[in-house]
Amino acid sequence: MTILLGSIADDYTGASDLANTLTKNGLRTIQTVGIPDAALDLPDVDAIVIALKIRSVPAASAIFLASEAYRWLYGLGARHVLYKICSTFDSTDAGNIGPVTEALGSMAGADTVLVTPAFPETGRTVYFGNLFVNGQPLNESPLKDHPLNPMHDANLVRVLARQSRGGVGLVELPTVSAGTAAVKSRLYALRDKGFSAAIADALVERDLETLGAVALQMKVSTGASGLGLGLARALVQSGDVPLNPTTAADIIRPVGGLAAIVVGSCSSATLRQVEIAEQSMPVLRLDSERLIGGSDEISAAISWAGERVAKGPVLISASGTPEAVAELQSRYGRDVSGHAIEAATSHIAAELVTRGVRRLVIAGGETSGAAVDRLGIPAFLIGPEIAPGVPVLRTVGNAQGEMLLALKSGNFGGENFFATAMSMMR
Ligand SMILES: Nc1ncnc2c1ncn2[C@@H]1O[C@H](COP(=O)(O)OP(=O)(O)OP(=O)(O)O)[C@@H](O)[C@H]1O
Ligand SMILES: O=C(O)[C@@H](O)C(=O)CO
Repeated sequence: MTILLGSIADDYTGASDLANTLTKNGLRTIQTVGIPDAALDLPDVDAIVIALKIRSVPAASAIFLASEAYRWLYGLGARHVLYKICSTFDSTDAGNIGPVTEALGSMAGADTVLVTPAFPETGRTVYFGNLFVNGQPLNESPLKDHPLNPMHDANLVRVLARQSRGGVGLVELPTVSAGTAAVKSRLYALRDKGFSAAIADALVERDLETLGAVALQMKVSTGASGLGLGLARALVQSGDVPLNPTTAADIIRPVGGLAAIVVGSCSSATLRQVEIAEQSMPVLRLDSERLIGGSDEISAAISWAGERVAKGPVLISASGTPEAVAELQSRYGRDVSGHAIEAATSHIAAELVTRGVRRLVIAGGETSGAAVDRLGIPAFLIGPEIAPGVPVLRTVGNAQGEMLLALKSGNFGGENFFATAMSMMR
């Protein structure tokens, strides 16, 4: 198999977000969980998005796993590799966006790597290097309270510089608006100064088309789905992409079975979606302290679901308000509480599947990564979009037989997301 575009996504919801954007923009795309086993039968595709769980791991592990994925994609002939990061630049001063970008840049022999998390469709814009989330500066948005990567600085040139060895430059909006030649000469000027990366501004899709066209002439780039859109459109424009015969309807053929939703995201969007779901389905709010304390809360959740799930979808949520999360973390530490809750939610998801759930929505990137790993799903085909950035996924090659999943990024989806998802997954 030869592919046109490869991507390494730093979490699983982000991978399905990007795979959705590439599919919508004309590329036949598959999402794999890690580098797939040679025995896995993959369909012919234009793009492969490798989902990794490297957003919140030590930088050295992130570099190692991303480098392996890069080599594999390069071996398949990928013309370009996009390192997919979060549109809200989720990371800490220890990484991992800077270290992985620099590692991939040097493996590819790239000059200055173009970096932009802009994704206007979901309200993420970058102006003079500052990231706005639905019009609010990043550090004033709900991301300031993220349980794992609280974001306290909207200036991405500064944020990325704190994570990088080389200098970080800026390709500001007037240069992007001036077109591809202007962006290229700015990048060459930054390269001559020895900068390893440059944050690029983008407010609208036209800006991302310009950035995508420039990125495609280079070996690697770093960005969110917006840059994916630009790369996909540039590839389609190049005339090298064959027509896509698969329809979204093929991918959401009903699978039957029972349906459930497991929530570990604590974002303000998800908290509201859980509240609204209470009007249309049974909702269980887990006690996070008891989840960390032992397995009783898990067993209780499984029997609660067992009594209800035959009648319709059920929702089980671990998430808490920013105050409750801060309180729990002050007692157990950020990583210990996060990992213990991910282990619990993935255990619950796996038990539900053992009991016949075949349609599963998971909310939260780390939460999704833990659950998909536990279920042993090797790959996904990409179906229609439930909300911007969240497609219906059909599993490929998993032991439980075909399932439909949706992996919802914490901040994505409207208030009615969970009921809408269930209505599309039959
Ligand atoms: N009540 C809680 N208290 C503390 N931590 C929690 C609680 N509930 C969930 N968590 C943890 O918060 C983290 C949420 O991260 P996750 O990536 O799943 O969601 P998200 O960041 O909103 O989603 P995304 O990465 O897709 O934007 C997980 O580690 C989860 O285990
Ligand atoms: O880019 C985004 O915001 C999402 O795809 C994501 O990565 C959330 O985890």
